[in-house]
Amino acid sequence: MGLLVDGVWHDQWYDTAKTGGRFVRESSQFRNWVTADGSPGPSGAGGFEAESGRYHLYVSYACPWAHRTLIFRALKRLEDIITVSVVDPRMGNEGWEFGDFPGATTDEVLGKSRLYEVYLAAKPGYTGRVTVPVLWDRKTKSIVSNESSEIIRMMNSAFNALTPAKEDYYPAPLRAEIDEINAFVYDNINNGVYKAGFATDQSIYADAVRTLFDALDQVELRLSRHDFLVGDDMPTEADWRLFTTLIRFDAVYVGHFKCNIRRIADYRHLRDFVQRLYRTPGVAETVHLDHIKTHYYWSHTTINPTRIVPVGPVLEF
Ligand SMILES: N[C@@H](CCC(=O)N[C@@H](CS)C(=O)NCC(=O)O)C(=O)O
Repeated sequence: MGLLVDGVWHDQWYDTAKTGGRFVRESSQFRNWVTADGSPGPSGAGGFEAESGRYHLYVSYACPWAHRTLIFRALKRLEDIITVSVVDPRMGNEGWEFGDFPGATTDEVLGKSRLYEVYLAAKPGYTGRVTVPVLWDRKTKSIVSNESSEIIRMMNSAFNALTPAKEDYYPAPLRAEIDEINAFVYDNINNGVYKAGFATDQSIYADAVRTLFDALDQVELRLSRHDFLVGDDMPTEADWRLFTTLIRFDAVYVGHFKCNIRRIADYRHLRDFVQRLYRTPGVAETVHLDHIKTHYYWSHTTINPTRIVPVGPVLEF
């Protein structure tokens, strides 16, 4: 784990000392948008027109943020339109690398061996964290975006002329409600597990876990009345954003991040919700528990210095 400073790699764990033991997530820096006609999106520059074979996703199967983009690629049937490289789940001194873990791939686009070299290919003096997902543009040889919440919005609508899957996971009439629940789920659940797991102070950890489980209780109540977070007909973006954290929860967050007040399996409605989404065509193939468990338990040596990856738990989705 580390980061780039003025284009030079530094091997360094998250510095929670400067924030009193608290984990604070950095903002993503590449914020352009692919659009149907190449016009600029809500941020960044224009020129990124939706085209088949032009864009490439760099992901880790372990990462909940990257997982969102893989799910949208499957739901929107973009498998033949956007290509993918998968990093090795074992993140060592040089950050994400391409390696030989089963299911990982090489970098078929640039032939790099480390993800930070992809960032440097886009911006030689880059300073910041080197995160997945990354949406790469073959034409301009640059990074369009490294912000998953925006990449899934592009996938939802920009490629509609090229794909048979026209479903809209961010429909205009539901946007305000989706945005509201996204903010709650992001702060308390998606990022909430990291706030608990990466805390280096007992009371900050304990507060983070209580906040996380309060939020899970609230979502459980909501799902006791409705099949999905927003509306009843079909999942929206909000559901998929919650799903990628819940599917990892019992396998890694309960043990490794000490989010152990309850398991998702103990919540009747959250458990059924995960199962419902997991069984959506194309989604199970995006879930790789071997990458998920290996990544967290092997890579975070400040939390698990032996790098032993647990054998269980037995999970049923
Ligand atoms: N805001 C980013 C966050 C992505 C992120 O934090 N990814 C993690 C993996 S789960 C990562 O690559 N971390 C590497 C690091 O922080 O050095 C997004 O949602 O796209």
